[in-house]
Amino acid sequence: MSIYLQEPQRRLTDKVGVLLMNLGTPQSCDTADVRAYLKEFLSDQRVVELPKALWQPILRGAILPRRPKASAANYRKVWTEQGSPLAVILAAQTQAVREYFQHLGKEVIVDFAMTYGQPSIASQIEAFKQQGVGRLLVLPLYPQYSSSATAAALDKLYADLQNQRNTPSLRVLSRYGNRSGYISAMSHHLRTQAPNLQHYDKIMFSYHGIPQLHVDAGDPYLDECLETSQLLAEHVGLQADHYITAFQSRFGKAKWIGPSTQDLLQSLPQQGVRKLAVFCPGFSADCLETLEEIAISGQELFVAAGGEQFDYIPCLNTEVVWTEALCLMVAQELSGWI
Ligand SMILES: C=CC1=C(C)c2cc3[nH]c(cc4nc(cc5[nH]c(cc1n2)c(C)c5CCC(=O)O)C(CCC(=O)O)=C4C)c(C)c3C=C
Ligand SMILES: [Fe+2]
Ligand SMILES: [Fe+2]
Repeated sequence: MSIYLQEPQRRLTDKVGVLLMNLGTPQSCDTADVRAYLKEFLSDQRVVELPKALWQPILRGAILPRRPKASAANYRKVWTEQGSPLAVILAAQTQAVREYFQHLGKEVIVDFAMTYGQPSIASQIEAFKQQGVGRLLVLPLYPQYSSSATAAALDKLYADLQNQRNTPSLRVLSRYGNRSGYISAMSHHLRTQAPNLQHYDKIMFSYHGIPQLHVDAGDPYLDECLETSQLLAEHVGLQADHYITAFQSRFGKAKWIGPSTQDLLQSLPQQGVRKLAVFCPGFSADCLETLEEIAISGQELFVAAGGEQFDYIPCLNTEVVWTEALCLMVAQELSGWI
């Protein structure tokens, strides 16, 4: 019997694999599937940093009986015929990178995985190994590094490899929020989506929030978000008082980093901000958090508070400026391998 996973004897070659990753999403917008997803996601100590003995009774007793129903109703508002936006967009981004290497005539195997749910990292690593991939580049598609999203994805990867006897060479890109290709792609996208940014009273850059405790314990996420905002603002010619960085999706009772997107959407109209554009530079793909929380509920909050014009600018998704920048970034990370 082996301590490590039993596997056939396989030769891993110089063949290169690229694994794009994102958070994961429910299998369907039925409450039971949303519950299974939330249970896996919220049980990860990278996400909720509490001792299991303290957190599991709260999760099982207070959160899982109620939140899945409400979340499922929100998912239904954004679900597409092909499935959850996050999964559909990640699959399309993967296809764009695949085609780029095909056109270059390079043999690079490109696929995607989710930290939570399907397709799992473990199943994709196994698929790469079956094809003889001995050199693997992994990119969690979070522009800014955080323990709760980036390290959570990498934990899953490392845990899977720790279980194996025959492991590929590994490269990881753990952040790209200040790379010029990413900033230029966003800037081009903003100019196309909102040609006259000066028309708005403010431009809001809204990022997913995290607990303040994470930052106090050394998480670089907040700084990296502020840097992305500053670089993007400079690139599109926004003055410091014309844009605002905010943090959304607050969860639970602990203090989260701010200012809070939801609070601002309710207070800005009273401060004379009637025309607002919102963009989310921390999300590589539109998902529940952008399509429902910002574009639908966020707009409702802003208008109810007296706002007149609310323009949600979609994420980069499969915009050619972004997929090209992504391909170049991947190619750069594969330097010496291809
Ligand atoms: C419990 C605390 C949470 C932390 C910390 C957190 C960090 C974090 N999340 C993302 C990206 C995404 N989160 C998404 C959904 C989502 N996030 C939380 C909670 C925390 N996230 C919950 C409970 C949910 C589920 C939806 C809900 O019930 O409200 C998503 C969207 C998934 C989808 O299916 O569309 C993304 C993407 C980052 C980048 C991050 C840390 C920086
Ligand atoms: Fe989240
Ligand atoms: Fe949310």
